[in-house]
Amino acid sequence: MFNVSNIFRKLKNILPVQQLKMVKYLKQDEAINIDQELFNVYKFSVDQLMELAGLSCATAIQKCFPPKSHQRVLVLCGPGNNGGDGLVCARHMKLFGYLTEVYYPVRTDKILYSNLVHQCETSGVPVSDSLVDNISTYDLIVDALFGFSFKPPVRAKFLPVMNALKTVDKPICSIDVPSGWSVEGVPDSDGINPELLISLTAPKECAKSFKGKYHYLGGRFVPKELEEKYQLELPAYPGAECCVKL
Ligand SMILES: NC(=O)C1=CN([C@@H]2O[C@H](COP(=O)(O)OP(=O)(O)OC[C@H]3O[C@@H](n4cnc5c(N)ncnc54)[C@H](O)[C@@H]3O)[C@@H](O)[C@H]2O)[C@@H](O)CC1
Ligand SMILES: [K+]
Repeated sequence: MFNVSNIFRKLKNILPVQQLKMVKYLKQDEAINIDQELFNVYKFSVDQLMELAGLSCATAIQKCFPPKSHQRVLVLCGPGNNGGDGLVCARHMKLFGYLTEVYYPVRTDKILYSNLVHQCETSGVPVSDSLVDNISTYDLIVDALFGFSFKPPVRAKFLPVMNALKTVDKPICSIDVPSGWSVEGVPDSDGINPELLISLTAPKECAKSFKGKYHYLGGRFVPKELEEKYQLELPAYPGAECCVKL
């Protein structure tokens, strides 16, 4: 019987995997279910996955926008785990040599988050709940506002930063989902336009509309059994790399 997955599996045996980038794009509920399985079935902790996700984002950014002297980076962190990835990414970017600052306007009481903020601040990454400068004064913006749990429209609290993102003339690197885009479907015509998108675990459906220069996959923590259950068809990560260009 005609079955795309079977054909793909057979081709994988003939061609180098790098030539077959037919990765699956996830709907919102699939992304949420995979997330839950990683925690409940595979017993990963949020801290573990967030550290790997944030490191893979910092690594992809380093590949696309290598640090230059005095290069200022602003990491915009939202209220959920996408924002947590941003806090981790900011700390690794500082270690990679960027002058990194964090905007984190809505904080949670969870110890995981207060530790991530503490780690940033004690690593020389200032964390502020207000926008200290016009975001155009930074050289690079990392968008970690909303990920796969975002439900449009954007709430009032985040409208000023979203409007600033829409008009900024510096490159935007979006973590997992370009913030403000619906996770499934086509983005609004006035949505943000990141130059780099780092999809985590697997790209979400909205990534089909991504027109920026670089699309990377990060979050190299998916067990083979889980990959096969959801037919993710992930590309091979080269060697020990934590991200791969799509
Ligand atoms: N298994 C995975 O796939 C992993 C996912 N991680 C990250 O976790 C993210 C998902 O995290 P969460 O489920 O916490 O959700 P998000 O971080 O996507 O967003 C949820 C937060 O945004 C708020 N929010 C939702 N819609 C809003 C709107 N319209 N206006 C304003 N605020 C809104 C919610 O109240 C909630 O506080 C992923 O996108 C990814 O970045 C990683 O941390 C680790 C592993
Ligand atoms: K984002």
